[in-house]
Amino acid sequence: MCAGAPWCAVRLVRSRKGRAERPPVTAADSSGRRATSAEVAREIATEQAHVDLVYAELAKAQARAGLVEADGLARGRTDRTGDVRDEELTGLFERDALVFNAARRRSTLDTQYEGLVFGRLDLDHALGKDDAQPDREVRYIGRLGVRDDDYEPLVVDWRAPAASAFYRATPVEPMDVVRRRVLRCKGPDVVGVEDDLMVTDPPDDLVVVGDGALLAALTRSRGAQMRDIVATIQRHQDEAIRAPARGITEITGGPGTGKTVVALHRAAYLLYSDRRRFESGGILVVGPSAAYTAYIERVLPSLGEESVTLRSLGDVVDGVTATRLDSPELAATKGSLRIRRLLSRAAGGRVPDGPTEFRAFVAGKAVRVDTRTLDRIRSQVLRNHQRNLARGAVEAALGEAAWASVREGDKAEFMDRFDGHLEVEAFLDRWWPQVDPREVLLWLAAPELALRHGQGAISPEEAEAFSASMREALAEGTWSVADVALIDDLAARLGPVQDAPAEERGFYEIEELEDVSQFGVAEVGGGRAARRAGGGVERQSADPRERLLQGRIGTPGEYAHVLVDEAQDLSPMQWRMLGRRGRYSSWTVVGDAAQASWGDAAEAARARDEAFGTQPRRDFHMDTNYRNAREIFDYAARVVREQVPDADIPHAVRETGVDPVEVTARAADVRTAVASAVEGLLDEVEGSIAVVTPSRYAAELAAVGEETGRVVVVDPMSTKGLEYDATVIVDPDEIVRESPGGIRVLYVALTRAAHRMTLVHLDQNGDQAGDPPRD
Ligand SMILES: Nc1ncnc2c1ncn2[C@@H]1O[C@H](COP(=O)(O)OP(=O)(O)OP(=O)(O)O)[C@@H](O)[C@H]1O
Repeated sequence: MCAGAPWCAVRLVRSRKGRAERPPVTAADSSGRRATSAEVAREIATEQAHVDLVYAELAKAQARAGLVEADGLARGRTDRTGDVRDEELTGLFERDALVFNAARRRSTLDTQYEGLVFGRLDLDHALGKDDAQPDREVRYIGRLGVRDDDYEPLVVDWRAPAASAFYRATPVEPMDVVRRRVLRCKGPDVVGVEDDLMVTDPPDDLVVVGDGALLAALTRSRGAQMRDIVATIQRHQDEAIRAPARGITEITGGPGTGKTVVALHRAAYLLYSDRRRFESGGILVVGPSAAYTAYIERVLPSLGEESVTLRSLGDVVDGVTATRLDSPELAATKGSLRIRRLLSRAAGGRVPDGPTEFRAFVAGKAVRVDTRTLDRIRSQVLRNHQRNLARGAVEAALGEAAWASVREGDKAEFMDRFDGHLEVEAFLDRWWPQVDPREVLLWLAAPELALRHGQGAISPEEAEAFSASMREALAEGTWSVADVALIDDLAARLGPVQDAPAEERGFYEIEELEDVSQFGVAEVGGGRAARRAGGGVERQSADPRERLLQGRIGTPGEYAHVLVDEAQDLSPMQWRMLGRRGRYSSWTVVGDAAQASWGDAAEAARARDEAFGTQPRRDFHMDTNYRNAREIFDYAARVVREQVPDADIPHAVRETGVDPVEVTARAADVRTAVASAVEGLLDEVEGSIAVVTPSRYAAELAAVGEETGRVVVVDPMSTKGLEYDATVIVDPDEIVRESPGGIRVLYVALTRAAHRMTLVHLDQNGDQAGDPPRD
């Protein structure tokens, strides 16, 4: 528990620059007494009456909304950050009434989130003005704006300028706020209120209740999914959320400082502030893993926003989904810019098993174009064209070479016959087929090809590992996450696969096309098969190769805003992949260098800078850890500081009085030791528990706690961005040893628990199970 509410408030209210600010005054320290239970009940009843009114209005708004839904979402645009004009409010409210339809669909979420109306401001516009009469106003804040029949606001959207005082007011700068109140609701029912005072001498009629909403939110148990923080956004977080859309907004800070959740609220804010631009242009949110996207996927819907595209790094390219991870060494090879040379050579190389010379009879003359000439044509054409778009250029160049091999009779007549000649077309289909980028990667399953194309770019050992990984893909029918950026790079080199125009195909051509898979163009057939199958939904093939090539690689969509979380882990190739989607975007980029698992930070930084271009940048630094109990975070900070002295260490605000527990066991007894740690934690916390284990124990521990439905067994890298009520960290030394990220990866694992952490050290040689706790 926080060691005393007033103390807690002092530490929680910090300015962005860490300047001490006078904290809000809570019930206990304003009047020296807590509100009586009768007073609390009265306050709750007052708020309930208002919330009832809002829900009644919403029922009416919904009925109206159905009539004008089609054009409503386009309304409600405002870029302004000052006071909002009435007509702007009207636009916003109309939009909100429509959007409430979506909110209704999510009514089941109400039990998990603070309700629709979550805040109230008691303002006095005469505050600080000498001798002025009080000029009081009550303003309610909610997830959506709602007004009554007289166009009077019943609730202001949390993103509207009129709501900003809810997040920004402090006792030093009260912004006319006397009392800020957070309403705790379950669905439409108000179940509690928590107040902060911005003045030391509030009016007598103002009751002050509770110990502060933030602390209550932080102490709650963690579920399987992230919650929004709309009721308790702190001032320094609000500044990052409402920062202008333009340019690059970087949000940095140590573990648990709210970077992710702030970035997601920023996405919702951007949609609100310029809906036309961001809804039509699109916002892309990219996170490290599928587990991460599943963890955060409800935050934006709970804020009333459904239109954001959420992707994990293995899912950025349309047509490919990857969750498999390569070994860290192989991922490093695939992620480095060095790999581009290999890709470039493969994309520009011969089609394996394609013809190596051209022979035909054209206009009664024997034509022969040899291998060297064909190679020269290929490289010349590829200097100016993408391969899949170069069929015309290559046909013209081949015609010239064919004429050069003949030089007899009339050139114009020869060229005329050459153009569209069946033998020429048949040759081109095999020598210059449409090439799917995935097919090019699979060519590299041949070790000699990977070695040849990789020469001077990667080492022979790297080339062999690369080639082996393609054979693994072919055996399993799955891509790795690192492969996705390579597919995207190849797609940019090759250009989109072109469909042969159906009406021009004759009998022979159809035969040729049925057979093209052997020439590396399975995508053409696959794409068609997929469309025939009914548009969009793919049947999973039993054949691994077909699974790898299923679907169609789309041209990268361009977004108006790209939001990247855990940015410190992106490889240079992944930055390039995102750069293709954000050429004209503004960006929000979230990261913490001390949690990086990517080795070459300088190379990644260069690729990132290239993706951003020359846009202006602004930086927001978060320095308060809201996730970990102080005891847990102190342990983690001690560990990381030993090897990363300049790690960005935030300040944890919540105490539990319970230190992390350390036990040592024989490696042979790992299962018993971990099961016993889990059993203890199941009693201590209400929510989720993660067993974080290095890969060597993963199989043995896989089923620990399975029957409870509250325990997950995960590898350290997969915990990125996630959090649990409690964690069991298995063999921390091995976690450091097995990952090139070393101590930084252990630091990630050590900062996932909100309330409890147990470390199970393993002794490979010892014969004593259950040694006494260390320390
Ligand atoms: N103002 C706030 N009110 C309530 N909870 C908050 C607030 N800010 C952050 N939190 C909570 O703190 C926890 C950590 O937040 P988040 O995951 O966004 O941090 P992070 O900086 O991205 O962490 P990491 O880098 O370790 O992944 C979450 O449970 C989040 O809801």
